[in-house]
Amino acid sequence: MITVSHLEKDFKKVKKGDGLSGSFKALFKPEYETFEAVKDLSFEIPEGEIFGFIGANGAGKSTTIKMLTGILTPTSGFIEINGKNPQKDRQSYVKDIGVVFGQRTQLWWDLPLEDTYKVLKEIYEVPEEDFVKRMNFLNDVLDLNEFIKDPVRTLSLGQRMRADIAASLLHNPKVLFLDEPTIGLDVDVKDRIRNAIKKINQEEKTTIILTTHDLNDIEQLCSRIFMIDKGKEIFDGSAEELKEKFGNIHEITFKINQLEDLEKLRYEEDFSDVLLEQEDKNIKVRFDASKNSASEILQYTLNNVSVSDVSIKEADIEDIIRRFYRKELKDD
Ligand SMILES: Nc1ncnc2c1ncn2[C@@H]1O[C@H](COP(=O)(O)OP(=O)(O)OP(=O)(O)O)[C@@H](O)[C@H]1O
Repeated sequence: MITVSHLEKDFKKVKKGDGLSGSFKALFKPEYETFEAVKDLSFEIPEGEIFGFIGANGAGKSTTIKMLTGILTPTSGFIEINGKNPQKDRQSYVKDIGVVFGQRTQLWWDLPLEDTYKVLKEIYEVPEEDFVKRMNFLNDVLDLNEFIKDPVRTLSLGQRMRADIAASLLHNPKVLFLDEPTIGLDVDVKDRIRNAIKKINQEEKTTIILTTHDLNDIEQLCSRIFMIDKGKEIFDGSAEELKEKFGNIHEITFKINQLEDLEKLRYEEDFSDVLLEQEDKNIKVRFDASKNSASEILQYTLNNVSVSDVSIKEADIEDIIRRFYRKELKDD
């Protein structure tokens, strides 16, 4: 069980002055201001949950994760993970958690992968018998045998991610922090990693805190989504609830015959909350179906322009978050 209560992190930042003289002043006689990166975050994560921790760039995700993993000390607030405090109980706490940062590796570049695991076994003091059992399980879930004898530097990005996840789980931690586990991978490889994450969560009841910008990760993996913006909670619930709260976004794509017709489409005059995107002759119309009727939008478009093709799609979380990231939705 993870309990976070009124967590805050302030950073001191150098105040930037205007123009060149301001920059010089900031360089030689800096004045500081306080920047609140994380503001009053509270949540509880029960054992075995896959907790999707999401937000736009700069929202405060990494800062929060760094506090939860014990790397950063909070300015104020309370964190308890399985009865331990990440900062005060640091030495014993690291044995309870596994951490994977998608962009960095904890593996030794020049060593064959299996040697890295042997080194980690010693670091985490995993008994031989447990190590053998664990490697069998991880091999099974992540198919490590394909490349376990190869030096890490020769692994593909997807293989390296599987290898990194295995490394973080070698000591059988109760909690796994996964930061962008599918970033930069092909669709097939992403699916493979997602299936492995699901299996680890189901078979071992490992609690997983997942940060991702990948909306398929969110939809396929997370039983709960916690979304922050500017350091503050803006949503806590399921993917379905997120859709409910932030609108039922639909999308209709029209292929128009003549580009000049575009100016005849003035959705804002008859409808509310309609967004138009144009790429050549393809016009994408996104709207909140709770405020507008799809058939009326369709009718309006067909009445005004000549169309050669139409496709209708119910929007997914991607559209919702995209809208949110563009600040088109307001927190209520
Ligand atoms: N050491 C630091 N000193 C000053 N400001 C910082 C520091 N670390 C982070 N920040 C600021 O705190 C805010 C939150 O940053 P953070 O890295 O937590 O965001 P994030 O949600 O993880 O973003 P991303 O998705 O881009 O990784 C940003 O405005 C960042 O500039």
